[in-house]
Amino acid sequence: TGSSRPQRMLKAVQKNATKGDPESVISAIDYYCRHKEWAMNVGDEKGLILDSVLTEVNPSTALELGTYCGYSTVRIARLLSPGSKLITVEFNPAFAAVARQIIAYAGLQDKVTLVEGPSGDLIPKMKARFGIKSFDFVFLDHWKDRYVPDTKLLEDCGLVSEGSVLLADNVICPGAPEYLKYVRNSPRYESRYYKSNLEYTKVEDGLEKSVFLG
Ligand SMILES: O=C(NCCO)c1cc(-c2ccc(F)cc2)cc(O)c1O
Ligand SMILES: [Mg+2]
Repeated sequence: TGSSRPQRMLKAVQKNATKGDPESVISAIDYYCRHKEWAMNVGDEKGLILDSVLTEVNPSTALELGTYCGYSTVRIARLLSPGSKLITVEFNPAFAAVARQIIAYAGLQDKVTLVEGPSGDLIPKMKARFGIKSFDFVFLDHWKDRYVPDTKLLEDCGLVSEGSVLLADNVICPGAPEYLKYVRNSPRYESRYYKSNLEYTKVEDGLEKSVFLG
């Protein structure tokens, strides 16, 4: 049997990036996915929006739902202040195995805790397992039909507080219509849409930033 797309992406990082240099890891993945083989990373265009929102929030504790190969994990972790932490959740063990290696190659393993399993089961255990009071920043990039249930779970578990920022990928493509309705109609969120394009394509996509009002 042959290699998988995530394994080929890892090979491209090991071949073209410099160990311990997150920028070179990001560039190597973007080059590979734009010129060799498309993959569902948030990508360079939406990645700049992610960078700017992250820099504005400057979170002490951040959560990512949907690690995939760790591209956005590296984008987020490279911008965290010293002592800040990122927890990233991945359901698919094969994705998680590649992500661990890409995060380590970037030298960011000390800032990142990758947890394998279903987000719906793991979110209620976050406080006990990791001593999290609440997340300042949440990047939603996992199964699109999990955005609403997991947002409700974060609220019910007291894992978001006044000022917490949720940033959701793919609200147009593949789309998360129920999530857009939820955050845009709820009095508990102040939402804004950042128009962009689906990673490495000219197809429209965007990020929705929602501030929890408490
Ligand atoms: O399913 C996604 N993520 C959760 C699984 O890890 C996902 C899918 C796509 C995508 C795929 C196929 C297509 F034709 C268009 C978009 C894009 C993304 O950014 C994504 O995050
Ligand atoms: Mg995505």
